[in-house]
Amino acid sequence: MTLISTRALTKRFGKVTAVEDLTVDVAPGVVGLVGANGAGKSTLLKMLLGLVQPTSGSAQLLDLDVATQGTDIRERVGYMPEHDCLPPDVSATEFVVHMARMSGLPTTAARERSADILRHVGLYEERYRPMGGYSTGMRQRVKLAQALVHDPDLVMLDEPTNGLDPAGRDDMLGLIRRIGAEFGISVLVTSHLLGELERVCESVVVIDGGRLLRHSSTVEMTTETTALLVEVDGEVAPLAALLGQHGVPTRSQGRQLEMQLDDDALYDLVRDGVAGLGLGLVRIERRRHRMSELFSTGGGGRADGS
Ligand SMILES: Nc1ncnc2c1ncn2[C@@H]1O[C@H](COP(=O)(O)OP(=O)(O)OP(=O)(O)O)[C@@H](O)[C@H]1O
Repeated sequence: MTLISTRALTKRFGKVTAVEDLTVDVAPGVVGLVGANGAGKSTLLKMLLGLVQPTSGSAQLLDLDVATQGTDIRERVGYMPEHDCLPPDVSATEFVVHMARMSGLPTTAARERSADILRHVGLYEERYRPMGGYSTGMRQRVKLAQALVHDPDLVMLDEPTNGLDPAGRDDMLGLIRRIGAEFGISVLVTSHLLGELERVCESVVVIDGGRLLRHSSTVEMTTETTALLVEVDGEVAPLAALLGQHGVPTRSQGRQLEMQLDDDALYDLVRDGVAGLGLGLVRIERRRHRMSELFSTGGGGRADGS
């Protein structure tokens, strides 16, 4: 079974392209989806859930078609939304039992299962209190519990560590790792921080501006790789587009482009591209670093050295 399979998946909202020409195949397991704010993560999740229709292209989740089998998908998937969605005057127990019953469990089973799940996510006596008085960490746990209560094959967690302090983040990441290991459920978790996903995910999909930047196992991600840094004396966007057409993802910063160097033929491609676009080549150099540094978001200034 493939967990996620997309082909040229694209979503536009008017002039904004949230997801662009995304083609990726992801195996089951704990999978990270990384991108800066606005990179298109939430839109991708909603398309995979069958809640938002793609503008073009296709996608399958758990081998089900998102365009036509959204209901089947949502029966087998749990979803933890990014934003707060908990009624303040209801207790965690009442809420999770309600969500379990909504997904079709009979009353007794819903109660038992809710108690188990709430304990599993680390909510004990406080689960009987109204959620309005909960900390962010407690609310995130309730959101996680409601995503798991109907025993899905996959849970999608949208920015589950958002708003948590470092200790809260560690707890949440530990929980995510345990969901994968102990329940045997696949997890798709989003974050704008690659570093924290590396710790819990078996593979990571990186998107930038709605486009696929990289999909690889976290083992590969943390190995040293060679990158090529190219600086030109004009606009880098046409060069990035040209390299993209040749299957080379890039990351731009000002007049610089960074890309992974797997093959020395890339030098020729860059030189020909720069010349063809009438640009001047200011600098082309190779450097070694970890994938996670190459794709760390919002780094700023790093490329200015030397
Ligand atoms: N319903 C919508 N209507 C118009 N534009 C939208 C809509 N939903 C998303 N967008 C735009 O699409 C782009 C991608 O948004 P998306 O929420 O998918 O990103 P994200 O990576 O999840 O970011 P964040 O972590 O900030 O939620 C953004 O530019 C956003 O403004």
